[in-house]
Amino acid sequence: MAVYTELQEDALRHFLTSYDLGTLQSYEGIAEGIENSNFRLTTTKGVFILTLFEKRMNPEELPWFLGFMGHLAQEGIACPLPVVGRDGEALRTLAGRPAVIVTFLQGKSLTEYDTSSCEAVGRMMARLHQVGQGYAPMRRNALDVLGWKDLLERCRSGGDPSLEALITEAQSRLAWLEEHWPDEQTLPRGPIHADMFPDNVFFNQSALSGVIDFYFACTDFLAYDLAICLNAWCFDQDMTYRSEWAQSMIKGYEAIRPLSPQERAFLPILCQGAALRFLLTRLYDWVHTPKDALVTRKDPWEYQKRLAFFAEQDYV
Ligand SMILES: Nc1ncnc2c1ncn2[C@@H]1O[C@H](COP(=O)(O)OP(=O)(O)O)[C@@H](O)[C@H]1O
Ligand SMILES: N[C@@H](CCOP(=O)(O)O)C(=O)O
Repeated sequence: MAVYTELQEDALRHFLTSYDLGTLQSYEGIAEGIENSNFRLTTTKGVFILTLFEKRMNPEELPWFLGFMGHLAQEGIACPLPVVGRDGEALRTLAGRPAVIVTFLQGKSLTEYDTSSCEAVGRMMARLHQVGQGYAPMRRNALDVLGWKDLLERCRSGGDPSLEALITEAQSRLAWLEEHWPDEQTLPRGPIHADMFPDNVFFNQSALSGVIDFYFACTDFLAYDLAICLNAWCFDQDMTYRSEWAQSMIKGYEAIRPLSPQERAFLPILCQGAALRFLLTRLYDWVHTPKDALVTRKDPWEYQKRLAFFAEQDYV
């Protein structure tokens, strides 16, 4: 489910008159995704993605995201390019929501991967970090250590013992991370994707063909982005850490942008932070999403296991 807002054909046809995208041939809602409403549009000029931004998105932040995607696409990263209308604007309003059309990327996300897909993700991420350095505007990561604390304070177990145990564990992991998290000046920073999960990376056959979903992107430690990917890509279905996948991802990354000794040293801590970040957003949604909502809640315990794993390692 990710069509929260209904879209009337007449309104869409009228909307498209602001663009040079030809005539609408068909459109359909896209089931995948959880944050916003997405539609696949086919016009006489090709296929495009229309996103209507839902309530969780602060419209004032949209220019930062669209500017970042535009910058990366111009620099050769295979990511969606926001399409501008005849007035030069990419961001407008449709069905009462902020709306944007972006280019369609070929390919599919992988359900099974291996060392070579992990290496490809590492390379692409390092290139993204390199060219991202040319994008000057900053966006604070709302899901940083302070943001984690705020999320956790707003989670209640409601008397459920398994949630109670998870919340207690998260509190003690957070307290540890608050003490050990690197200061801003310690590691190289810049714009990062911050949600480069397998569902956001497309492959055509075995070649990486694109990366989507930049709406958690922000300015943070570059190596933290890698730590997010090590969490998201390098565990089996049964939560076994696949060190050969992780080593391939790091190798791919370092083929383009070698990590500094400090980034290497902090990687295990950054991995713990990344695990806690996804544990907490999932926990928050678990607690706050009504049980009859159409959205499938993601499992926070998967990230409890990853966090426990990384907490036991002093290397990655
Ligand atoms: N530029 C794009 N090209 C091709 N497919 C896309 C593109 N953007 C989104 N999609 C499709 O829409 C789905 C949901 O997009 P996503 O950005 O993950 O949504 P959300 O932010 O709501 O989670 C993706 O899984 C993919 O199938
Ligand atoms: N990757 C996050 C959830 C964000 O969902 P997305 O569909 O916007 O990528 C998680 O797995 O918790």
